[in-house]
Amino acid sequence: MRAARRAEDWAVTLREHEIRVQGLHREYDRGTGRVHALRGVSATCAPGSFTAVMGPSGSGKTTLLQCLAGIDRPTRGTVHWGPADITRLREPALARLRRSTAGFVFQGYNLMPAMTVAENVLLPARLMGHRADRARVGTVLAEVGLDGCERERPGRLSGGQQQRVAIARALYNRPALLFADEPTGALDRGTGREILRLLRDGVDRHGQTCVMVTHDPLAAGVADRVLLMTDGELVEDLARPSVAAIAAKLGRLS
Ligand SMILES: Nc1ncnc2c1ncn2[C@@H]1O[C@H](COP(=O)(O)OP(=O)(O)OP(=O)(O)O)[C@@H](O)[C@H]1O
Repeated sequence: MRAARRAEDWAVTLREHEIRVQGLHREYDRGTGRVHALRGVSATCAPGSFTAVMGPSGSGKTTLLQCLAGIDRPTRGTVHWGPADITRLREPALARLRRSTAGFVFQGYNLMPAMTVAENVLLPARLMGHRADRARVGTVLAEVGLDGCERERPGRLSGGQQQRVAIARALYNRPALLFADEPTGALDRGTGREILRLLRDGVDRHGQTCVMVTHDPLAAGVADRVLLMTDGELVEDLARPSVAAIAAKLGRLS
């Protein structure tokens, strides 16, 4: 109970705090041996900043994002959300903190096809036992350019519109932290740009701290900072790089 109350207190103040990972290792058991997906990663994301994580396939980007987001647990090392070391929280307290503090956007949208758009947006809040705030659903759908789509089923929407629903769902509870894994990976360039603008708006207008994994230098170009990974290690930390500089660095790593 005490841990749960503390977790909720942290959620209130997180907007002013950085995310910090220290000495992160993640190993996976695989039939033939162990895979070392993260090998001692340390980094800090300032509050209200946009960080892109890039690197060759298999370099550990998704593993890092999932550890940062409290979806996966590192084998060693710590992940702090402000004052909270989330690696020390038990699953129920971590799940509560995640739902009250963080939003998630994935390449595959992860929407429930049998539910309406409004029901999809409300799902995380319902899982927390909160009452539905229909006005808030209308507001977030309008923010992502989908006003009036409450009663649609996701299957009737385009990929870009489905990703907007996923972003509306992530924004519904005004999360301090937003984690995105290849959010534009399945979209054409123009639609992807609109999705990136929504993520950037969350940082600029609402002070969110956003971390995004991407393969696309153009997408990473909207970030304040680009972290480059190879073989489970952080090898570059670029502040406001140009798209050309990102592509050149990435080319050298691949
Ligand atoms: N659940 C798992 N079980 C076993 N190995 C895993 C698991 N998740 C990731 N790995 C391995 O860890 C390494 C890093 O994977 P990760 O998905 O983090 O890389 P990535 O940079 O995101 O790759 P991609 O760009 O292809 O998505 C890879 O060798 C991968 O096969």
